Amino acid sequence: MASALTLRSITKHFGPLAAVDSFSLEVEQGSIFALLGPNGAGKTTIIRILTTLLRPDSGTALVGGFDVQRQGKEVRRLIGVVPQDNNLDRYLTARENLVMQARLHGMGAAETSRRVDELLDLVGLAGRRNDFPDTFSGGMQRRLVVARALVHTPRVLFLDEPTTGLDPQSRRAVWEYVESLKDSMTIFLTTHYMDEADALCDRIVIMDHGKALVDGTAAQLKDRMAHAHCYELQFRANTDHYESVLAGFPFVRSLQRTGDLFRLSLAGEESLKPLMDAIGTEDIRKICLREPTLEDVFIELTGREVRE
Ligand SMILES: Nc1ncnc2c1ncn2[C@@H]1O[C@H](COP(=O)(O)OP(=O)(O)OP(=O)(O)O)[C@@H](O)[C@H]1O
Repeated sequence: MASALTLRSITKHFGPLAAVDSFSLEVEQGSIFALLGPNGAGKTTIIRILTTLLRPDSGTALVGGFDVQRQGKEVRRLIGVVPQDNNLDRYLTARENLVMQARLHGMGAAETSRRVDELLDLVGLAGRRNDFPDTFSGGMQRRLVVARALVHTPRVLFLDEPTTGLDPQSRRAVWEYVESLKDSMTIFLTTHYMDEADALCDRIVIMDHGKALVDGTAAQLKDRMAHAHCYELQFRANTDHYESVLAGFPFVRSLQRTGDLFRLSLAGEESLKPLMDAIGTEDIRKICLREPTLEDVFIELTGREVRE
């Protein structure tokens, strides 16, 4: 299948820092692709290069076959961008925000009117069309930004952390909407939510320090961890004490704590006995094996939690 996006050996420095370091990628048309990585990995820099906001130092980037450096105008016609921040015009109503975007893309009055009303309906904001964005919840503002990115019917949609800061219900609404777009366009997203990438994406690349570390479907990435020994562990008491004990073991490869529940992976099966010997059984409420998650893959590869 044809590529919607191509990056060939893209490098971008900020001073001595290589934010993107000889990065190559092909994204197929009509797929949902996720770029994951810890803070500062280089994800936004790649989006800014692909959306013609930033010139790379070297390498080639193509969108729909057009070169982002030499054919910026053609590229901008093909893309819709949902940036990290809700950069809506607060002095324009919801509808006017979309109409403004249509004008910028040179759409005629009749087409604009039809498309804008259709989109407001689709993102569930038709009833609020004449209200100002400042009166909207975070989720509603986000949906309006997504609608604005779609006004000119782009072929590639860039979503930079589309659901950060949203409550679970609004996140679901954005997911459903993104999924419904899948057949008509290519979607390129960055996210800090592993469940989001797992649920939505056909393909995932995890990057750090400007380089790709791994590339595949969610299932393929999780298969990499098939050898890993992942456990859930919960204590009845002294949880803080056990956290420092667990963190001190060289064979505990990753450790995450949510409330009083720990998720950890061990270097091997043989590590379980010394672990149990050291922590005893007195305070243990539960210990069980669990399936590896994308989060485990992420921590294994980057050595870091998704948000630090
Ligand atoms: N305009 C800039 N000037 C200097 N350094 C920059 C600039 N933009 C990005 N950087 C640096 O480049 C690196 C990559 O930044 P980038 O924003 O691409 O990371 P990211 O993966 O999108 O992170 P996050 O998840 O926090 O958004 C970081 O170290 C960042 O501080």
